[in-house]
Amino acid sequence: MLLAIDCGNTNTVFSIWDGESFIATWRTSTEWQRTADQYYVWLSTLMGVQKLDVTIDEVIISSTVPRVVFNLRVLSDRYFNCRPLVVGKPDCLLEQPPRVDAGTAVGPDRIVNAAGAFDRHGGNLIVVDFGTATTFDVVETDGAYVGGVIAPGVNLSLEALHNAAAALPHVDITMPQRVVGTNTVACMQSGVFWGYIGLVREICARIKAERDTPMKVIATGGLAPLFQQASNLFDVFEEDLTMHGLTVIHKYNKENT
Ligand SMILES: Nc1ncnc2c1ncn2[C@@H]1O[C@H](COP(=O)(O)OP(=O)(O)O)[C@@H](O)[C@H]1O
Ligand SMILES: CC(C)(COP(=O)(O)O)[C@@H](O)C(=O)NCCC(=O)O
Ligand SMILES: [K+]
Repeated sequence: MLLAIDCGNTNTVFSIWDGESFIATWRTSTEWQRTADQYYVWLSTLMGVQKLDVTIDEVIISSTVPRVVFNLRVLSDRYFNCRPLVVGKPDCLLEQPPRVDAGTAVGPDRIVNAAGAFDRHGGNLIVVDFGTATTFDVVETDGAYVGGVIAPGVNLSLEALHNAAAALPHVDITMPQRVVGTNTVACMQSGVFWGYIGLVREICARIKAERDTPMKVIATGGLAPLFQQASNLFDVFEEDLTMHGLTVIHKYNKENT
């Protein structure tokens, strides 16, 4: 079975794909110091808890943090006896390589999102991923990633306020009932929440105008539904989009190598 690993700057998600569906998904914080042995103890414990008796013999990795890849490679080699496919490395084939400026190392998560979204929806897409950063990935008619937008993530924006201003507390994002806050926390939540609604709407509108063609907007990342409830920003929300993209790229490599 395939183990798909999506490593973001905040969290790393592991999913087991049986060829038809994901039979398990687990999340851990991203720490580059974590060793292969630590990953394996954690994974095998969770597999035991879920009474999953499966053999993993293939691994695919997307990582926005280059340093974690070494230990994930050791994990694959030592415990699953296989060489992992690592998105963005030359030996990982892509059906449509990104069309961007020479020398640009596109985030592997964005390449994977583009592949996953194209497989489900065809071309002319904007994929919005609410991660550590909020990324907008433009997917062409042929499925290629052709550029996009990188904005500070929702939690990063709140953390930046807290870190930079002595009197501003740590705050979690929620949808404020009113725009005008009458206490510090409500003011901060309003700034980030409604500011973000404006950010997403404006960027999507400008991308559509620049490309002069109708585009479907696909959202992923745990915070997307929070914004969708306030304003109809997206056509579709797909929590498993990045994982789906990993299975699409894995399948393409199996069929073409
Ligand atoms: N459902 C959710 N509700 C609230 N916060 C969330 C949810 N999902 C993710 N987050 C937060 O959003 C941020 C980005 O998380 P994540 O999507 O895992 O980022 P990355 O892929 O960059 O590691 C983190 O601070 C995380 O705690
Ligand atoms: C923009 C990102 C930091 C987003 O990462 P994430 O929020 O998923 O952790 C990542 O895709 C990245 O490091 N990109 C490299 C630059 C680029 O994509 O152009
Ligand atoms: K992400």
